[in-house]
Amino acid sequence: MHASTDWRPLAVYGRRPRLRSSVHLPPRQRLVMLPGWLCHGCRNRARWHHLSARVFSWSPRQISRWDKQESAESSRQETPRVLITGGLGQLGVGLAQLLRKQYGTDNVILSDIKKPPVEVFNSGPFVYADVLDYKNLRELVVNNRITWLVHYSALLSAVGEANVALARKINITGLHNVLDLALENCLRLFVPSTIGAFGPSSPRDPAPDLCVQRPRTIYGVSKVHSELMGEYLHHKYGLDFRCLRYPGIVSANTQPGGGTTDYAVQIFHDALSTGRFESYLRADTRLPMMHVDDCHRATVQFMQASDCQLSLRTYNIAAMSFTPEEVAQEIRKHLPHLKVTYNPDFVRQTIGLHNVLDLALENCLRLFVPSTIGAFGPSSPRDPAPDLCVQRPRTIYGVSKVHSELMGEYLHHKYGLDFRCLRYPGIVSANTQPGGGTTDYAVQIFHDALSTGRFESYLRADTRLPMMHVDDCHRATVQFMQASDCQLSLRTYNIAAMSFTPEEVAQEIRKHLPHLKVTYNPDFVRQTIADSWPMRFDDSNARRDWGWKPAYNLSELVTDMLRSIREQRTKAGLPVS
Ligand SMILES: NC(=O)C1=CN([C@@H]2O[C@H](COP(=O)(O)OP(=O)(O)OC[C@H]3O[C@@H](n4cnc5c(N)ncnc54)[C@H](O)[C@@H]3O)[C@@H](O)[C@H]2O)C=CC1
Ligand SMILES: CC(=O)[C@H](N)C(=O)O
Repeated sequence: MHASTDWRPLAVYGRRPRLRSSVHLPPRQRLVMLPGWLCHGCRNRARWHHLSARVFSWSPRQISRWDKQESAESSRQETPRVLITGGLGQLGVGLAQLLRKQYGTDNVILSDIKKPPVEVFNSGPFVYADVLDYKNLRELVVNNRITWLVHYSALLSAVGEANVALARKINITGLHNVLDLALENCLRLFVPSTIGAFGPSSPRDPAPDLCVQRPRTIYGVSKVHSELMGEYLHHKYGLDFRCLRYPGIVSANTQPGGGTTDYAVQIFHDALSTGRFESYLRADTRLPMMHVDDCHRATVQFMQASDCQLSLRTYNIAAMSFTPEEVAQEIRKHLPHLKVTYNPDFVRQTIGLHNVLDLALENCLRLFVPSTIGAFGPSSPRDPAPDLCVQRPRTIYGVSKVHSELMGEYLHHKYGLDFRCLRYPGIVSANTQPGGGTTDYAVQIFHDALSTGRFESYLRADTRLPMMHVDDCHRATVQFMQASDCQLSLRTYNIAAMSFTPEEVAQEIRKHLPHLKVTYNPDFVRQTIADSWPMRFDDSNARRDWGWKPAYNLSELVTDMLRSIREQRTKAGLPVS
């Protein structure tokens, strides 16, 4: 983790935690905390944005947020008012305790859809809140003047695999609700992510903050979506989104909620009750783990950090990594008679491993979903962008396309869905008008060159982007759909043909129309998007696997575009420059 919040785990595998309870932070951390909450200077950029009431539904009710009055008011407010969703699971109650010790019992509200145990009910405010009920959530936030939202509700990995439809609802629809709420009400929003947000193509030892993330569980797919949506809304609207990727959490006081790492809690209970434990993971399955106190401490410390301390919005946090056999050995130092047997459960054992490739493919619908160069972002390699790399796009278009890729691949691996996806470059076509994208200039320039002889580019002269003739795009799609399953080593491929800048395409057009005049008047939004996209695609996998090869290069594309548009104009009786 390259966190600048100075995170250090206290509980280390094989050693006793130095602090049993992490409630009392060292003085230096307490000092960091207060300015963190007060530091609104870093959020100034957000004042420029006008946010809709329901961002994802684009409600017509436009409200201006992050205005001066709101900012000034929140900066006077020293004590956060916290709402925790899904608070009755393994983690919520302990986090509430820690926050209540720091900010006062009444300032931390636990919520869930379950009935709270009596001791939880008596220990501080508890309310019913279903994250699928947006109106009720909004009422809670407004009526209680909430300023921090900790979004814990989720179906965990093993339970999610057993009920994919419900996991999609709770983990994705529920997330969209809290994102909307956080935007509307200028909340600091914490959404935990997980080691489950990585997949078999991610580096495993260690997994860095930024890398390929193609998880193979609905839980992981929904968590990558949370990371990307939160980061997107942070960059676009200044949402104060914070996310930590938790390892498996080990706690004595609360039961885990159906995850893959739950064995690391159960083993202690079984060791002390029966002296026997049957592990559903293999003896050598090494996973990152953390003591629950460290998890709470990290969360609070991260929530208290000031904006300017954060170089990322999603951080890994780590403490230790162990296997079932290693933790059993450690327990045997105290309980020498512990007997452990191994009976790996296919679902839990395959999560994060390659074995799902062995699943039989069913012969259902062959589904094609195009993706785009927009599925990459500023942290992706740009020249060239490979098929598998970091993908943290800065547009909702890109975030939704990454989500399509991940959902399709997940359903392919889980149920054998014949999902196929190509990442198209900017498509250049003479016959149809583009629909409002960032690469549209590369079509418009031909129309303007032949009508007025002048073109004003909304991208800088040197903005290099991958592009393709529409015929190549159609041919690639058909060829890919016809490829047999055994030709495909991936389900999502880049396809490339050429890469050019506005100036280069203008030069090529001038070989036919020497008087073309091009001016450059970069549009901030589209230029920023283009600058975050790859300059070139690496499509070597598509070429190797199913024989992809483009027919058009830049000079052939220009010749064909000018010929087609000239013909169209002549047919329509329009002048040709
Ligand atoms: N416990 C762990 O090892 C790890 C947990 N996390 C994340 O931390 C968060 C909290 O984890 P846990 O407490 O372990 O989860 P848990 O599964 O124990 O608790 C989740 C809670 O969400 C509630 N819930 C379910 N549907 C709901 C709905 N429609 N509305 C409101 N609440 C609903 C459940 O009643 C449950 O109390 C989750 O987002 C999880 O993904 C991440 C990594 C590790
Ligand atoms: C690591 C997690 O996110 C959770 N404990 C699970 O195993 O699903």
